[in-house]
Amino acid sequence: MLRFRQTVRFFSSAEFATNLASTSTVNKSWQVLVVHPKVRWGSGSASILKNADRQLEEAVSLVNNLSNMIAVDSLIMPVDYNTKRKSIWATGNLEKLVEKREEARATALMVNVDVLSPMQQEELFRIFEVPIFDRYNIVLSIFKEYAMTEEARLQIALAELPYIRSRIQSLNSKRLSGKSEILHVSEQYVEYDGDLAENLRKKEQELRKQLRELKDDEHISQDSGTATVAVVGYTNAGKTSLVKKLTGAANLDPKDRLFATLDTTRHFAKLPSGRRVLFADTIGFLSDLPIHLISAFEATLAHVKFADVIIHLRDISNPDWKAQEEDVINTLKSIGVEEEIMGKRMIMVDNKIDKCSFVPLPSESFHISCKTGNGFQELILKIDEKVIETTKCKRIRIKLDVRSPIVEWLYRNQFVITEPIADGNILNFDVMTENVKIVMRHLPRFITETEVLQIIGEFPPEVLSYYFSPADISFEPLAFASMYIVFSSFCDSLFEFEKRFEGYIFVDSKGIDSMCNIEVATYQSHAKCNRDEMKKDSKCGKITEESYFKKFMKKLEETESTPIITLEQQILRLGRGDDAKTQLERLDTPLVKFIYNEQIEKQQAKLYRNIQREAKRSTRIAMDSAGTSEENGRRISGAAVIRRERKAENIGSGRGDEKKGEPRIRDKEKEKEKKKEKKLLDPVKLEKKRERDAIRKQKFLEKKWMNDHGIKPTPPEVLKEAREVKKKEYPKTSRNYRAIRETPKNLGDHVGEDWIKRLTDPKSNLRKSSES
Ligand SMILES: Nc1nc2c(ncn2[C@@H]2O[C@H](COP(=O)(O)OP(=O)(O)OP(=O)(O)O)[C@@H](O)[C@H]2O)c(=O)[nH]1
Ligand SMILES: [Mg+2]
Repeated sequence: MLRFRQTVRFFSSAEFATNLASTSTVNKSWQVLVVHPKVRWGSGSASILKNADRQLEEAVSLVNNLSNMIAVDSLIMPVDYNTKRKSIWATGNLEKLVEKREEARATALMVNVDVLSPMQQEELFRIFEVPIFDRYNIVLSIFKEYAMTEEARLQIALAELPYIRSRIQSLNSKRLSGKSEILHVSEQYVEYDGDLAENLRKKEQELRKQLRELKDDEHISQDSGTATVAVVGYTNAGKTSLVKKLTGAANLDPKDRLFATLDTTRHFAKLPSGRRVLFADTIGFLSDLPIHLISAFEATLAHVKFADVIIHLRDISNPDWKAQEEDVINTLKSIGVEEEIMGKRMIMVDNKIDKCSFVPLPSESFHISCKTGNGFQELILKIDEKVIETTKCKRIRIKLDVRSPIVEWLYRNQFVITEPIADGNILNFDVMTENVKIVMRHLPRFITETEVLQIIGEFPPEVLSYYFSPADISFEPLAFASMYIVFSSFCDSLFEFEKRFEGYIFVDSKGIDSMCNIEVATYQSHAKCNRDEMKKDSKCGKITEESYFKKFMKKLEETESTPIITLEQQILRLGRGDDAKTQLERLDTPLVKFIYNEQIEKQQAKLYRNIQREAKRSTRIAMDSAGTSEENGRRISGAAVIRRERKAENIGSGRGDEKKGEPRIRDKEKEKEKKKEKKLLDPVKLEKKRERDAIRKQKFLEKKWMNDHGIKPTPPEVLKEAREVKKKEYPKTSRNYRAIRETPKNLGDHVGEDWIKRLTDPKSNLRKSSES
């Protein structure tokens, strides 16, 4: 015990650094001791469905998956309550583990927990003197080693970012600076000089953008009408084997390895109904992994989220299959697949029944073996049935004219399931389809829905819904209205409808005519709900319940005794040729005035809050900058520093320093601020400010108007010249200046009564200057 304690406590910093130099995880081979910390009791203990031996086995196969790692030994080491402790185990168990490591000559340790904290990594490194790995490190390394496509590589880079982000603080700490290998953070991030957090944010943005671009390309090549079936499950359950067996894809290569598939691949297959579907083979799930590691595979998992059918494959030969099922369901939930969707679209399939020593009980799930092919017939029929159920597709026979554009569309979207039988100019097709949306294009721009409906008359019974889209006039001269009609199938009435209105000339109320053409809509998806039943705006017709309105009504009732404007006054006003301002004023209703005043009050309160916040901030900054001072190793408070500075400047921080009658600088500042606040709160000043803004706006609009009408403003040179001429005519002598500015030719014309008032006012400047 004593020997061990010494090892732990006196591991010198020099030795520490030497060991670190050899911890680089890149291009090195490791002999790994795998330890599974089995939580014995408490809330952190493992699910009863999970067996510690098999969890250890899984960890060993994860390690052995990597080309530069080999598990030299493995053991289960119990721990109480949870694995959150700094050194995970207590001293006794740690001592046993150190001995085991030395015995096995292991050069690395893998602790079978989801992710170790930087503090745990540092502490365990100090104790074991070898690099410490967790599940996250191992799985990420597997991803990096086996990713084949660009998409997978981008997703892996994205998955790594949250891990680095959670270690920024530790990387910046003095204790760990230069020892980044302990944290398994690559050099490029450690050596980064600037703001690492900002850099990571930009990197994430960049990666997401690249992924989006890749996804867009993929969408272009995707067939819009094809149903997809995604195969999900725990890693190594046999997903790739199942897809290979169902589709016969030669390029799929099932391997007895965890995370053999990292890139989603999709493969076509024809179901017994004739419908062609895409089977997507996906990345496997694993227990005890940080969720960001899997959720970064967003693009891959999108195939699962939007699949029409999900096959959940379980390896029934694995004794832990129940726990694995739980992990898969939890992961699906965390990536956004709702329980309801799982209930409707999921088929449970148990694989590897050939390996089972027991006969699986009959249940809702399908029992298959990808090796022997057992149970495939039933499974295929079930998939077919489920696809038809979720996509609401039907097999129908339709007749089409050879020249109809729909023929090409049906082929392009792979709706045709049998070759057509020709009957003269008519082709008989068997198609798999759901509802068909057609569009009546090129309707005249001013035509209304009622007018179109009047012309069409009664819809055939196969029409499920319709939607009118009025013309967007901004597209002139190509502004056309259109009408979308959803038929339940490619029925005779659809073709009759097409025959009747293809080339029909519609005329709107303004006499504009346009020839309509009928097409199958490019996007076949349509609103599942009836537009009339759609949720109305909750605010509609509720003005009387609004608190604003109630407040206003109350105020209005209070002032009702004094009518705001009588009818006679109104008539009088109307008769008078008022100027624009008065006319505008007349537009004010009591409600408008009320709202206007409320707004002014709100603005003033906001301004007041801003000023207060600003004042507080500036004092805090001053205090902070002063607060860093130290004197003889003793910290001095910010306030103390300010007091001292004042004293030094002889401003007078204490009462004794103040000069009599002279206010302190702080008081002056306060007064200044108060004045500023008052100014901003003064409604008269606010009004003036608004006027100034209005004048500025007016000038701007005038300028814009001149620009729009091609009128050029007077060039600055001409203005300058005019100013020069004026200067010459009226040189700026004191006499002239006064004469121009203050002596009107006709007294009343220029300044009116004001002038007389100012002349007679004893305080007036004018009088003073004339006296002088
Ligand atoms: N005995 C037996 N082995 C099977 C069966 N299905 C698949 N396997 C084997 O199980 C191993 C894993 O198969 P994969 O199809 O690669 O499994 P996966 O789910 O795609 O695995 P990951 O892509 O790694 O998640 C392979 O060695 C297969 O040969 C089966 O029904 N019986
Ligand atoms: Mg696979």
